Amino acid sequence: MQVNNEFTKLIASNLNFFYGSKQVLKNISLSFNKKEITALIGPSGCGKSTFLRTLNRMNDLIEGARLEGSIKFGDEEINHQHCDVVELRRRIGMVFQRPTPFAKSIFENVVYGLKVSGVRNKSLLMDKAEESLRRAALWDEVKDRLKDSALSLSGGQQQRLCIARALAVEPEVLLMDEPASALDPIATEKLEQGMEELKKDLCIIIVTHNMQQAMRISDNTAFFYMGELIEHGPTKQIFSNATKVKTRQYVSGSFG
Ligand SMILES: Nc1ncnc2c1ncn2[C@@H]1O[C@H](COP(=O)(O)OP(=O)(O)OP(=O)(O)O)[C@@H](O)[C@H]1O
Repeated sequence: MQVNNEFTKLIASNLNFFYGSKQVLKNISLSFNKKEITALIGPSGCGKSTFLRTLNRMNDLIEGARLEGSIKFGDEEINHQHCDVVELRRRIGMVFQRPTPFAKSIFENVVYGLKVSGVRNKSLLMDKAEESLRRAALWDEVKDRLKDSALSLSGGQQQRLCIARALAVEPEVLLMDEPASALDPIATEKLEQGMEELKKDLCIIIVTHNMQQAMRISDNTAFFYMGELIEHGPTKQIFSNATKVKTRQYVSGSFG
C-alpha cells in the first residue's frame, strides 16, 4: 500500500446540507491544518456531527441527504463522483461516540484495514500493530494479550483500540465524534493525553459537548448554532474574548 504522509489542507467552502427539505448546515466555510486540533462545539442539534461526517462522506448513505458547496482535500474535490471514497476514508479516518471494535482479537482489529488493502507480510503487520497501539496510548495495556478478544477490553481501552485501528492505515486527518462521551474521567484523561501526541503528525477534528475538554485539548474552536458557523478562531480567544455575543453566552454556559 502506498502511504502518503504529506498532509494536504482540508477546506470546506460554502457548505449547505439538507436532510430532505430540512436545511441543517448553512453556508459553512472552515479549513483545517496538520498538527492542529479543532474542536466543534455548539448546542445539541446545531449540525456539528453532520458537518464532521461531510468531511469523509459518511452522510452518503442517508436517503434524501443533499450537500451543496465544496470540500477540497489538497487538489481533490471530495464530493466529486470520481473521488475514491474508500481511499478518502483511509486518509480521513473516523472514531465514533461509542467504541466500535469488531468481534475479533485485539491484533486483528488493529490490522484490519491493512489486511483489507492487501498487506499479508506478518512482521510488517506486527510492526504496524505495535506502532499504532503505541500511538493510541494502549500498547502497554495490551501487549501481552494481543490474541484476546477486543470485546474483553474496557470501554476506554476499546475506544483507544478504535483509534489504533484508524491510525494503522496512516490517515492524515482523524475525525472524532464525541469520543469520550461514554468514558469515565480516567479513560478520558488517557484519551486526551494520546491526542496530544497524535496531533504531532495529524490533523484532528473533534466534536465535543465538554467545554473543559475543548479548552484543554484544542488549538482552534468552531462554534455552531442552528446550522450556522457563528465564530471560529484560536481556542483561547473563543473562550476568553469571543467576538460574537452568542459565542460568549454559549461558552459561559448561559444556554446550551
Ligand atoms: N439522519 C437524519 N435524518 C434527518 N435529520 C437528521 C438526521 N441526522 C441528524 N438530523 C437532524 O439534523 C440536525 C443536526 O443534527 P446533528 O446530529 O448534526 O447535530 P449535533 O450538533 O451533532 O447534535 P448533538 O450534539 O445532539 O449530537 C438535527 O436537527 C437532527 O435532528
